Amino acid sequence: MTNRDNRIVRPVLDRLVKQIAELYERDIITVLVSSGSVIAGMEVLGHSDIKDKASRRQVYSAIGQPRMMRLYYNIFHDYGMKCAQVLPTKNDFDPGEHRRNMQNCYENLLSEGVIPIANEDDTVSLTHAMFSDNDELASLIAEMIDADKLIILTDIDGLYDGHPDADDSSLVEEVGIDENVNHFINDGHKGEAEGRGGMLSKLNYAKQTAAKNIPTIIANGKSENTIIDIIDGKAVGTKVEI
Ligand SMILES: Nc1ncnc2c1ncn2[C@@H]1O[C@H](COP(=O)(O)OP(=O)(O)O)[C@@H](O)[C@H]1O
Ligand SMILES: N[C@@H](CCC(=O)OP(=O)(O)O)C(=O)O
Repeated sequence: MTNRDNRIVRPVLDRLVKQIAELYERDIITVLVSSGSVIAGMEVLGHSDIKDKASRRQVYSAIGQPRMMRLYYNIFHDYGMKCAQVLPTKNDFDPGEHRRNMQNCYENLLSEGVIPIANEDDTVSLTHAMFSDNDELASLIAEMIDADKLIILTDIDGLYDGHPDADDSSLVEEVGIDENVNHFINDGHKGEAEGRGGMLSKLNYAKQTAAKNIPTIIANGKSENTIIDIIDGKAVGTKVEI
């Protein structure tokens, strides 16, 4: 949802919500895990003189998160739908009260037909409370709510069996959780956005989630109809399976 110039690409959000709305009509309810707060904050504040990277991230995300939610609120509203914000830190997933509260909140939002939108609580999660990235957050949520499927969207069609730009590399349609294909990935060659994750992280969390019996797919969030195509059983992206 962000481009090479670190800007939020609104048509990507539009397409995402359009598909979530279509699924809702089919009685399939989605939990969305969305990054974007840091970049949305950068767009507003521009350059910051704060030297410390973590402090800068806190400030950008504090500014950008409500902006992301305003965008989502408006787009969901256009489809006659309601969305909500859940901002956890990694500690909230430890067994205990916070986890139970969060689980309860998800159940109640879903039973009300409201689409939860999660992002890391970047303003408070520094060091140990930080997720390695939003792929880890999505994996933890999928497990906590016992999701039927996890779709990890990125800026490429899925995992390639070599450098994505090389003529002789092609899309891997299926990967088993015990298959070691890490050597396919060249994370020095990061995607377009400023994200923390990368393909290796997506693959690792996809495997962890699939190991818990939640079918997981890595696919291109920039294509027109990716989510619907996956739900319709079309061969899209890289399926990670037990
Ligand atoms: N073997 C590979 N297959 C697919 N993508 C790869 C591979 N090796 C490196 N990549 C890079 O990973 C990027 C996807 O991860 P990225 O978008 O950076 O993650 P995040 O959204 O977590 O920041 C792709 O754009 C691609 O450049
Ligand atoms: N929570 C941060 C992004 C965190 C992150 O790691 O994002 P990603 O690389 O997309 O998994 C934000 O909203 O800007």
